[in-house]
Amino acid sequence: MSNDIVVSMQDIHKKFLGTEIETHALQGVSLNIYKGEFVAITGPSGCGKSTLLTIMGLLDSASDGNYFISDIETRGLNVDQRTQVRNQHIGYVFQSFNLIDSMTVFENVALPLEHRGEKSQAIKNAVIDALEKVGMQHRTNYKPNQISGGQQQRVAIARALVGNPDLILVDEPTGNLDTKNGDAVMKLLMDLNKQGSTIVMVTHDTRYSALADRQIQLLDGKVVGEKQVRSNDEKEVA
Ligand SMILES: Nc1ncnc2c1ncn2[C@@H]1O[C@H](COP(=O)(O)OP(=O)(O)OP(=O)(O)O)[C@@H](O)[C@H]1O
Repeated sequence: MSNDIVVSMQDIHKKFLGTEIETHALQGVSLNIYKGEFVAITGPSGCGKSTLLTIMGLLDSASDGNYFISDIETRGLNVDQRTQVRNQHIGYVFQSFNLIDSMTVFENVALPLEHRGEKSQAIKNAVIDALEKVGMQHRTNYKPNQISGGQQQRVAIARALVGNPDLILVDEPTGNLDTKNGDAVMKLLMDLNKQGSTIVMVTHDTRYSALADRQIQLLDGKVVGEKQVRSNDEKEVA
């Protein structure tokens, strides 16, 4: 597989089994995400966007199909192995921030590196660096409930990028923010992408999906279209 491919999915299916009905949420999704891309997953409510992102993020597994991240075959991995691959290769940003209230900003951002068992000085340097990238270095000792929603999302983004992951997944990052803070978070994601981060984002907001390099359109669990706005080469020139 090419070194430039971060995500490769072939014929991914996901079925949810309820007590009475089965939902076929993903019905044969195949796609590649390339290093350095900013991709938006779009489509109407219920089309499978979040399901696709959770499978990409190894928070859930597909019912069928093949998924490689950074050349690692994820089919057949158990929960612990999936967690390990996620921790090494993926950063995840949630709509509701998902910060731990009892921990400081610093401790929240340090978590992925603590899980990797890195040394404390290396953790400190990486956390400060990540907080500087998102403009939150002046709030290291605050708790999440002492900072605004927009600031919490910045801290969540710092936590996602602190381990220098191959892929950052972002699920409705502006959904709980007002326009001003939403725009600022979007600008931050675009800056991080310009510095090299590969980002896949789910959003309802067409103003934000229009800013991605490529849009992948889902409908009823299938990819029904793609819109390429710019290539990586064009971005390097820009
Ligand atoms: N845990 C689950 N159990 C059962 N059905 C589920 C589960 N998660 C999602 N679904 C179903 O799978 C389909 C796709 O849902 P998904 O949340 O991925 O859509 P979405 O495009 O992200 O929607 P939205 O834009 O409203 O967030 C829907 O029909 C949903 O009801």
